[in-house]
Amino acid sequence: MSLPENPVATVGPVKIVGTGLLGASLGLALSAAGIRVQLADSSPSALALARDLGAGTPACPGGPEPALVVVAAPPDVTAEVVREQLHAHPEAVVTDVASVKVPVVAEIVQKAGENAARYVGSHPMAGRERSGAAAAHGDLFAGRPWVIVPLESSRADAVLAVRQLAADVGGAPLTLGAAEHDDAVALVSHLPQLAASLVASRLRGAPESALGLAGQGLRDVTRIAASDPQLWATILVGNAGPVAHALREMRAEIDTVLEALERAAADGPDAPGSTGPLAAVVAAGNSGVSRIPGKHGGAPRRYAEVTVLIPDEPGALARLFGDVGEAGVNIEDVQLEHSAGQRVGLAVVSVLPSAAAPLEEALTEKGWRLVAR
Ligand SMILES: NC(=O)c1ccc[n+]([C@@H]2O[C@H](COP(=O)([O-])OP(=O)(O)OC[C@H]3O[C@@H](n4cnc5c(N)ncnc54)[C@H](O)[C@@H]3O)[C@@H](O)[C@H]2O)c1
Ligand SMILES: O=C(O)C(=O)C[C@]1(C(=O)O)C=C[C@@H](O)C=C1
Repeated sequence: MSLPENPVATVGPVKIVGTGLLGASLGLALSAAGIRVQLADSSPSALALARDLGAGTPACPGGPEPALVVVAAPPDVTAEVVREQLHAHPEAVVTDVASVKVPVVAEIVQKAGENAARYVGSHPMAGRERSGAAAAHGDLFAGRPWVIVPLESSRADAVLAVRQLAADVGGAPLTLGAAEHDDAVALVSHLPQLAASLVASRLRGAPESALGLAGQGLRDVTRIAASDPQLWATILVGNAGPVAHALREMRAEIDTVLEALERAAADGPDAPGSTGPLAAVVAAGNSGVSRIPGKHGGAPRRYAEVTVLIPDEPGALARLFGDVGEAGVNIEDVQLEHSAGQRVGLAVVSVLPSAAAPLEEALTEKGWRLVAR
């Protein structure tokens, strides 16, 4: 007897309510694993797009009952939709993927009655700065932590079903309490979003000449500033207390930096008490960043990046893609970077880590200039 290549434990059909970035990505991942996926969304066009992209088929009344329902709607409506789904599917386990857990869990405990035993909260720490099914990826969850937040009353089989779901789409399940989760994401997700938005907001009135100098540092710090304002406002008000706490601590550090800069601006760069605090804040950042898993020697990244200098001329990208194809390497993702007015750009080609070295060799042989980063 031959076993399937990637056996999955999740029992379908799985119904996904909310078919935007998260819902459609999950639908793509589950469909690829051979699990039947039913889709629902309050927006008919969002539903149609997810269906057309291959995330599943629209749920229809009288169809097979789902074994598991995943609510992937915005946080402010999540608890209500979870309760509706618990009621509509009395045998199903129901979970959600909202970025905040305390308000969702509190409403379900308060209002779902006995049905709450079939509910388990969750939150995949995977996402993008773009919303909607058009930005969805079947491998969005691969290698990412997926937080499982059981209620005290959650049934053991319900918790197991949600853990299996996370693992079957490549996530790494871990269990946290709702408050512990919300404190953690205030620091590692919600504060970074605000910091990126605040830095990018400073650029609104910047002269073109300044923006033309933008380098990779600015791009690194501001990628998530392109995120959906409405979704993020909902996330931030849902986790207001912990985010305010994290932001207040950051404000204290900003005040220290300001005092040092004002001293230097008034009395010159050698003014006593100006250099020390500035070096201290950069050093504190060094020790913080070194603790992020996956950075500077932590866990390996999902893809390796090969960065190639490309002339700004017709056909250059097509030639590069052709040469990558000839080297027998699949492009997992690609990003283009170029500065205004420059005659060259950078193509950052993401490939499986094992393919990076052979690709670099093949491209060098073909005359491409590679950039070490
Ligand atoms: N974007 C991220 O990076 C990310 C990461 C992890 C978790 N999350 C969480 O996942 C959830 C979905 O986020 P997203 O980024 O996919 O948003 P999205 O805007 O891409 O998709 C949300 C979808 O929910 C639908 N929807 C809204 N109200 C609904 C309702 N009452 N019933 C059914 N469908 C409804 C919308 O029409 C939309 O298609 C949110 O709770 C968010 O906090 C987001
Ligand atoms: O990588 C991104 O674009 C994200 O913002 C993903 C991210 C995060 O902060 O890590 C954002 C919000 C979610 O709740 C989970 C994941």
